[in-house]
Amino acid sequence: MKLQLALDEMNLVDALRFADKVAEHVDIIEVGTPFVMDEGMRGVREFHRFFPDKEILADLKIMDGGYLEASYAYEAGAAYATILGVSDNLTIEGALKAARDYDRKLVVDMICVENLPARIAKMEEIGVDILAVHTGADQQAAGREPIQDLQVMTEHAKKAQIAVAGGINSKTIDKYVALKPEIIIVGSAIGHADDPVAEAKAIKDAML
Ligand SMILES: O=C(CO)[C@H](O)[C@H](O)COP(=O)(O)O
Repeated sequence: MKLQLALDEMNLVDALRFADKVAEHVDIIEVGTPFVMDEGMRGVREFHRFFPDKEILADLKIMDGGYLEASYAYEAGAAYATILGVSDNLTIEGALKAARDYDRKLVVDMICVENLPARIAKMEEIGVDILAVHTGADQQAAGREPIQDLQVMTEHAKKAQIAVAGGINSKTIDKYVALKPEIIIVGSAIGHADDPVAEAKAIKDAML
């Protein structure tokens, strides 16, 4: 089980310094969507350069132009790029072709997918690598969490690896670990912690 650290709100220099502090407890470093909007692929390139032993994920949340946009992430050194599950199937097939051409992985973010079982089946038919259950920041602010969607995902996904994100922290980690996703994604709990190293360690220790 891998811990993915999501870096969403920092500038490049602060994010590199922050990641360096917690890196020993983290398997995948996510260059988050706001970060990518702010820095572009420079953020992905710099993280790949500074952390050659970590896998880098570019959280592009692609919605169109699947092949081209995913290629930007893989060219920059990302091991993973993300695409939205609500995208057209053609867009997902294009991004998956880029993943195959670069020998990297495609993560389908299932945020706002209404019929999860049907979309999971279609994504597996297309052959995507990883399906990510995701309760977004705005949904979290309305009191939602990803545990029920993760239960649906674990019941229906037959081939794809499973990731989960959405406000997970050291107090809630155990119920997510119990459902055995391959990847647990944590952003604000580590990023906003008084002691980020202790929070990252507590979360990673719960996964071992
Ligand atoms: O993709 C994201 C927001 O769109 C976040 O990176 C992801 O949800 C993890 O952050 P948090 O743990 O704060 O929810």
